[in-house]
Amino acid sequence: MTDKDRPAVGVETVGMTKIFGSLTALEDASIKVRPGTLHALLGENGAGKSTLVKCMMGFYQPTRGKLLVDGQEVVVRNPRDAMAYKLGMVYQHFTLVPSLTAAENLIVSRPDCPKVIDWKSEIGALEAFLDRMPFKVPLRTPVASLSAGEKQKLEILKQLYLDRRFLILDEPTSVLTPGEADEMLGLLRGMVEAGEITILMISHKFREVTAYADEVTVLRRGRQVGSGLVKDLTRDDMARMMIGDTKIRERAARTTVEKSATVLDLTALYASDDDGLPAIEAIDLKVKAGEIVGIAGVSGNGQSELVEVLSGQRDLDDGRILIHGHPFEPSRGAMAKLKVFSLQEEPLRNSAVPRMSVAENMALRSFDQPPISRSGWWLKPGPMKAIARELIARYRVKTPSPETPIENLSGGNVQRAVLARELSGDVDVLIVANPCFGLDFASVAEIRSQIMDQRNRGAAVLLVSEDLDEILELADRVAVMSEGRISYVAPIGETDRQTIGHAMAGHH
Ligand SMILES: Nc1ncnc2c1ncn2[C@@H]1O[C@H](COP(=O)(O)OP(=O)(O)OP(=O)(O)O)[C@@H](O)[C@H]1O
Repeated sequence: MTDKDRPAVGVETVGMTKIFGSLTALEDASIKVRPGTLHALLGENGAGKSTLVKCMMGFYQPTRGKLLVDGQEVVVRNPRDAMAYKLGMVYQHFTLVPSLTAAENLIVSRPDCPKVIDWKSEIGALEAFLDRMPFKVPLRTPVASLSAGEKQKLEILKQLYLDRRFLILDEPTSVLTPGEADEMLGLLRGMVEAGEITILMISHKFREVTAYADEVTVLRRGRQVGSGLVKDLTRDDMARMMIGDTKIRERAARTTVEKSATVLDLTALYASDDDGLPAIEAIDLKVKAGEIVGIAGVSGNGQSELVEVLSGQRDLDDGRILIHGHPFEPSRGAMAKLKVFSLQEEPLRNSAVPRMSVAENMALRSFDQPPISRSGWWLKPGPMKAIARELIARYRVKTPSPETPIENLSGGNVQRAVLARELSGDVDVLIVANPCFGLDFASVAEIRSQIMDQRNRGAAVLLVSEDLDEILELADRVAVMSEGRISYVAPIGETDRQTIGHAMAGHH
């Protein structure tokens, strides 16, 4: 095969710069992603990774700089232009239509999709296409019934079906189990080596970068601080490039908490999902003061519904929640009174008001209390901003100012801003779901330490996490959820990864 037969596309930026108002999100980035390579893009939260790839894809117009595709300078005004150059992007969130089957999703995604579809010939062509692909997904199943891993594969297949030959993957393994992640990256690596595609992968996982990427570019505060062959760099080299001289917080040690009382007591909880089907059934669980109970499980086994019930965002069909022995009906007032704090997944959607400022979002729990409230709902901007400034500094939230709309922050910084709000109070009960999703390694260390600090101070913590390592690091006890029920509970010292994995797969 000559290079001409290899359809992988190469992309280069020269002096790419993007300025938002007073903030330079990306400054003079010149990166070269050679055709037929897997290139990793590393950087702390807010370093400018999304800004760079959005400039490549035509979502943003760069303030300065050039884009070259296969060595030719091009102007990409919008994502449609990017597609014409065979550039495609797979996002962290799914973009598929849940009620359509995988086949229907693929066919309707085609820009030349006819108004009247000849399904028979289309499906035939699709099957022929899938035969050439390394991964398979069931074609006739509605996307809503596919697992997270299958959906992720389908997102990538969609790009390949649309003949994109330069794929940008934004943290492609964040919803996958370690086994699925290795399988997917291995298969993609095979296509890269065959010269069929080029991949630019945003990742926070050094292990994946070292195992699968050829080259790496590191951004810090909008600047390109290093590039090179992965084989010439150690993890420490990459970590140092990412964070410069920032100190990483030491892992918080678990202190022994004196024999303590039950704080959160759940008895026979039942709740339904959005379609009225049973989502959680007969959940019994107690969490003591100074204890972290980790809820492990494959996503979609009732964990999010449980968190919603405990945060007052989903009705309980039956059961009883007690806090310090008192019945608890989650509402704003009851949560404030009993010092219950919660952090849900996708904080921009579930725990923040996107168009409101960072300061207003940080005040959301306390806007009706002094010193922020004067009388009634009238907010005092002075104290609100002062509190926000303090939290921004303490939690290292990267934002141009407290007045910036929170939706303009990078994903990891939204997460930090909401965590700052929820962790800064006097906490008795803390309910957190996947708190480190999408965070860079320094922030992961920071957030985990803060959760451990709350436990050491005597909070009862319910930690829902799809990351088993997180549970093994933080939890005192683990409970596995499978099909809406708690199928297994054990003190962390009396169990292991395999046993928990077995229970997650429903074998208990
Ligand atoms: N539309 C926008 N308006 C104003 N500022 C923005 C906008 N988009 C991004 N920024 C700012 O640009 C900087 C870089 O953000 P970017 O999203 O590129 O970071 P990132 O490296 O992708 O981070 P993460 O790992 O958290 O996703 C951040 O300070 C962010 O607040």
